[in-house]
Amino acid sequence: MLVFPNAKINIGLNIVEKRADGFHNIQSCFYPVQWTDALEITAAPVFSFESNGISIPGNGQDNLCAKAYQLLTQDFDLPPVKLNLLKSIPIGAGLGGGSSDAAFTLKALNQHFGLDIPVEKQVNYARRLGSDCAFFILNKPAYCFAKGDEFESIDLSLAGKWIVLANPGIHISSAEAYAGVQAKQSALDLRTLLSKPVVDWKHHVKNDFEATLFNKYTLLQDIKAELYNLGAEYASMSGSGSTLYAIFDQEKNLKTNFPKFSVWQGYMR
Ligand SMILES: C[C@](O)(CO)[C@H](O)COP(=O)(O)OP(=O)(O)OC[C@H]1O[C@@H](n2ccc(N)nc2=O)[C@H](O)[C@@H]1O
Ligand SMILES: Nc1ncnc2c1ncn2[C@@H]1O[C@H](COP(=O)(O)OP(=O)(O)OP(=O)(O)O)[C@@H](O)[C@H]1O
Repeated sequence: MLVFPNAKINIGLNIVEKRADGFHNIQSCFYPVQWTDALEITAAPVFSFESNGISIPGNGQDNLCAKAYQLLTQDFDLPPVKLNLLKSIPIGAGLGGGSSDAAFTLKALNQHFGLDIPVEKQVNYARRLGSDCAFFILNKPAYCFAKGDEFESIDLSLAGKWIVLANPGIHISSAEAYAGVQAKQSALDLRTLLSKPVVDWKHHVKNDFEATLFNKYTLLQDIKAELYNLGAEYASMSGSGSTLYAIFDQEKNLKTNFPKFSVWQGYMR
């Protein structure tokens, strides 16, 4: 079985409260984008995990795909499989690539072995693998809250808009990013702000990580300014960075504008 775990962007991200468990309560809109990895699952005599493409820090056993398989073996008598991941979503990039790999592994194993795990239970397994993982089970635009692992549907479609994602290769882990922020309640409701036209988002739809991370990595601020110079309707950092994205009302090829970065561009769905 071959699946294509996709990235997400965060449209708006409020870090509203530090929790007793050390995590943060957030409010954000998660939106799928079609920058994808590829994951192949095949029957094998013993379990193995292999990855190609972008090199992933840590060993194979620590990989979120392997962890997703191991998690299901606690409750199901799963035959061994070979997981073969082709990694192309940048890592430590605010795009949730590792989380998506984990969620797609759960979904693919469920389907491949006919486990019939109800969606809500799949979401619960995903939550145990990481805060961002739960979203990728349904993989539809959602307003996310709590640790980013609770969600409700949102009436937002960017279908037909053009999006450009620019990653400058700075690896920022979620832990590093959260360590630098001071949580605060937000005055405005993100769902209300996102009900307005995209061109109106610029002044109100904010990512709370930007202030500290733009200070620490000034290049990120420069990329955002450049995306607006190039005509973006809205530009922002995604999640904990370091990817910046820009939404345009029509196709715009920016690959040559950022020759040293990893760039993905395409129509939104
Ligand atoms: C920045 C976002 O990508 C926005 O979508 C996510 O909140 C990050 O989610 P993630 O990478 O899946 O995070 P996890 O793997 O669950 O946690 C990694 C670390 O990030 C911090 N963390 C994560 C999520 C959250 N709501 N509060 C946190 O403080 C914690 O220090 C945690 O130890
Ligand atoms: N399949 C995977 N893909 C990427 N990273 C993985 C994977 N499995 C485990 N990891 C570990 O997770 C770390 C990256 O997690 P991190 O949450 O910082 O980034 P991310 O998954 O790219 O997305 P985001 O920055 O949005 O959280 C890597 O350094 C690696 O050690």
